[in-house]
Amino acid sequence: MRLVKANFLVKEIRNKNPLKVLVRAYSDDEIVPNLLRGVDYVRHPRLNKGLAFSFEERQVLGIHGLLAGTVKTQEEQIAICKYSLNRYKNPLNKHLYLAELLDTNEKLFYELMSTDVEKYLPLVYTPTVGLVCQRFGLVYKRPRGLFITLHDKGKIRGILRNWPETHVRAICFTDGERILGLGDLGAYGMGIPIGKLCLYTALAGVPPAHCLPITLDVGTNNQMLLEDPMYIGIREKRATGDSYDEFIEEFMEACVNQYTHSILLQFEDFALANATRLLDRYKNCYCTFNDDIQGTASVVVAGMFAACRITKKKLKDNIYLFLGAGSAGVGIANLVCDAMVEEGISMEEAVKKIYMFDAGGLLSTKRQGGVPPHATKFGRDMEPTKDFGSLVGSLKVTCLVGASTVGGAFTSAILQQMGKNTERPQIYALSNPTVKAECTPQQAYDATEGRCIYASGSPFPPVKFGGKTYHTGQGNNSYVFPGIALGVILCHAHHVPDSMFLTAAKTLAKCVTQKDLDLGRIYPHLNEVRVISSKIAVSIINRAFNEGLAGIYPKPENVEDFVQKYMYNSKYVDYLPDRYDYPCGDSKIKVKTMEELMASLTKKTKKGRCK
Ligand SMILES: NC(=O)c1ccc[n+]([C@@H]2O[C@H](COP(=O)([O-])OP(=O)(O)OC[C@H]3O[C@@H](n4cnc5c(N)ncnc54)[C@H](O)[C@@H]3O)[C@@H](O)[C@H]2O)c1
Ligand SMILES: O=C(O)C[C@H](O)C(=O)O
Ligand SMILES: [Mg+2]
Repeated sequence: MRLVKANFLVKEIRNKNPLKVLVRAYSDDEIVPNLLRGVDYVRHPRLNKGLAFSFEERQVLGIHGLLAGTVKTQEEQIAICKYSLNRYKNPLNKHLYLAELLDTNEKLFYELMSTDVEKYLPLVYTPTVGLVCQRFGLVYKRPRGLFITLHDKGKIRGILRNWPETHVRAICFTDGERILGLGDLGAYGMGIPIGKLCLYTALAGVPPAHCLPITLDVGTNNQMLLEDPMYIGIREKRATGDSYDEFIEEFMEACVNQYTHSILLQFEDFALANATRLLDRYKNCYCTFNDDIQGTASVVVAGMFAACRITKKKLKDNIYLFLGAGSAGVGIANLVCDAMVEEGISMEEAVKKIYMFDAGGLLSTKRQGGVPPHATKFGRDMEPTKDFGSLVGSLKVTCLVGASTVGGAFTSAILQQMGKNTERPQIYALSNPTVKAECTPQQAYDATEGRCIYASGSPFPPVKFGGKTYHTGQGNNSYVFPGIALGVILCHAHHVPDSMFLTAAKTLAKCVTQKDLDLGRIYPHLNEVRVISSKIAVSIINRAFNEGLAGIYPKPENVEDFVQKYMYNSKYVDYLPDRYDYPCGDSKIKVKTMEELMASLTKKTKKGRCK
């Protein structure tokens, strides 16, 4: 086609508002604002394709000349991104590159992630996200979520309205008080809900427009931040008591009232006292869950199920000792008990197989100050002790779980004792980020003559032992929360009961192959996680229907299809669709290609119908 003629026709098309046609074509995803100019397609990260806009698209959208004269495929762009990323050595710089990419070209970012989840996940999530949070004042550039401060009390609904997306289906929110194992980072905690929701899309295909990260800025007790000139939060001590509770209550209500459809509310990285209390308060009246309590429990129990295939034992055949009896520790312990009860023992017997240890020592009913209320069930009628190491031997522990935030707490003496207690000791070093892990996989393998079954919260490089290389897995809630969220969102579940987390654990455990186990991991390869998430979502939807918790009716005939159809596709959309109706005068032209459209227009113009 000659350009002069094309230009004339393109002008003709534009006069007839082709953008409306294009927007309609794209708005199947329900994510495009209604009024767009051509340049918005370049500026809006959701629409931008960079040099991948075809020449025809450039003509029709009126962006010809705004881009260099080459058209690249998405694959070619990905190769450039990989090359650029490799040039950075520091993970924080790699993260900044990826954040920039997400801010300019959303599809390219997610497509890049999908090419190697194992490689890119640690850069947008744990452990790099810990570093990002610690430096958030420095890296903060543009809004990628909402900040709602204590001073916004009474106006929270109005702030939610300011979020530009109208189809929000899930909110992940933190008050920044327990960011990973790094403590109170106040408003700097924003990196966490952003990272978690990024995983909703990358690992489970929830469209980005459906995700809203929120930081509830209620102050911070971190003196360093209060004095940090770069700090971006309110410079006040944390709100507590009624003031805090009323704020949370207003927030929860505002979220449900703002959206006509159901909304999933994911609590993330709240400190212990608020985490358990708020979950108890809201879990039966909102569609909500706490990822650190319930998501973590699900992933760890999944690992324990998979480990049973190695040990040839059942969960009930183990003795469990926890270092850390906080949100994660007690959440896991509770779900392990539920799983043991399903194996046929009573809850009382199940609880007796679990020993917990926190900063105050063994959870003993006889210790000073007693057992914290959220863990009463696990208080033992034993003499108090602060000697964790000797308990490992005296209790003949077979499964050691670390969720303590204490890096290196599993010393080689403790690990060696685990090796003496049983042939295949299980060791979970769950604390994040990397420096907080209770032990590294190499330490665990070395101390147990390579016999241990190991998982960590943060990723570690492969372990070398006895001439072999092992790839230990990541016992991180990221294996489950995206899939659970996908299922909950899709079936509009009223609640997210604990039973759903056990369901997800079983589904995840089934995805572990013999090859995974032989490689030393009790979780599937991370690059499989998108498929796993869809399986988890299917199991969650089935469970929701079985328990009468689904908010849609009737149940989709084919749940797998139902899930697949919703999942986000990071391949570029062709803005000139295969066939569309182009309004022309009082009739419509049905065309398949740009050429056809132009030919039809010329014909109609000649007949004088298209002025
Ligand atoms: N791998 C995962 O998916 C995952 C999920 C959730 C939490 N985590 C990690 O687990 C850690 C704990 O998280 P949480 O939400 O349970 O925190 P939390 O604050 O609720 O609990 C921490 C627990 O550790 C105990 N503790 C602290 N210092 C101790 C010490 N010196 N000796 C013994 N116990 C000690 C505390 O008393 C408390 O019981 C964090 O590092 C977090 O990043 C990992
Ligand atoms: O964020 C993670 O990597 C897991 C977990 O939610 C945590 O708080 O450590
Ligand atoms: Mg967390």
